[in-house]
Amino acid sequence: MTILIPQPEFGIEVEKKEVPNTEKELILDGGFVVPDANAFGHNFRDYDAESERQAGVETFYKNNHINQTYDFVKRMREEYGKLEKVEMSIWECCELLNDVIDESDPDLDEPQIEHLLQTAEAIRKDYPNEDWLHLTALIHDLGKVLHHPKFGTLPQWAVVGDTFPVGCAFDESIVHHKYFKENPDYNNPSYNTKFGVYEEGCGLDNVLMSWGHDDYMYLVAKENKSTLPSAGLFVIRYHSFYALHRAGAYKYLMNKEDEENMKWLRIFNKYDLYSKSKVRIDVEKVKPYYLSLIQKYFPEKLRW
Ligand SMILES: O[C@H]1[C@H](O)[C@@H](O)[C@H](O)[C@@H](O)[C@H]1O
Ligand SMILES: [Fe+2]
Ligand SMILES: [Fe+2]
Repeated sequence: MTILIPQPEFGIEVEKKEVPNTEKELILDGGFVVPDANAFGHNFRDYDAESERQAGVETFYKNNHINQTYDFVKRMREEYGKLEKVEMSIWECCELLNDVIDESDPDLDEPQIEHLLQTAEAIRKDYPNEDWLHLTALIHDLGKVLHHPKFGTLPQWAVVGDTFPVGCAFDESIVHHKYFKENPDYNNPSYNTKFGVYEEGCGLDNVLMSWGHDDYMYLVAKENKSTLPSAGLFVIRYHSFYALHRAGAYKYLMNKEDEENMKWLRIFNKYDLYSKSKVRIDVEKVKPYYLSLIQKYFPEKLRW
């Protein structure tokens, strides 16, 4: 059963619009008003703006781009795909994330649980009937637990930040692209052409993405038999793939199903990015609602 509770106000202005129905819900603007600056007074995702976070974020991407190779990703997927590190519920994982601050993010320096709830609550206001999307928002970044000591404290460059395909050329639109020059795959002729090891239209499911919280959380959800719809799993898996959903790079790797799912990813992404703020959510107030969704789409305990 889904429990409905009133939503607290939390600072995001919402114009009064009709509840989206099946046709209208794919309209990108569900009523959410995009703020014109982030919490530090800069544009969102401005990786060059002089800010207290700039240098740290750039160092992060340097490490990320040098180390994310095809072989590295394969090894990590195999190792972490076994899901034998921890057993816990979705909510327990949300709480673990309280300790994690994301070094790759120029727009946020709050604990992750704030970001999860800010995203989910913002999307719930505009898409009240898509409960699967509320839950998708709540869990989309849970894979960041890979950075927690319980998971061996994987370095941030192997956990957070934008993702991109490995096994083919790194697109210029990827943030701080210049650091790929030091990645061994950059000069490997098997991996540095437009298609690399892939074929046109092969579908993203057949593409190896740089290793991090997205693909990991997708594996956790899938292997634990979540009943989230395929669009929800897609959003989780590719939400950091900005080169694709922002810049339109790598489109030629997509198939029909990917294109369908992309519509939801574009909607989701706006809330993921622009709900980041200093306004806190009252966790205890919204917890019963999210617990009821977790119960609907996930088993009690999951293997991680
Ligand atoms: O810095 C952020 C952060 O790590 C997010 O979780 C990720 O989804 C974004 O792609 C990235 O830019
Ligand atoms: Fe993320
Ligand atoms: Fe996020």
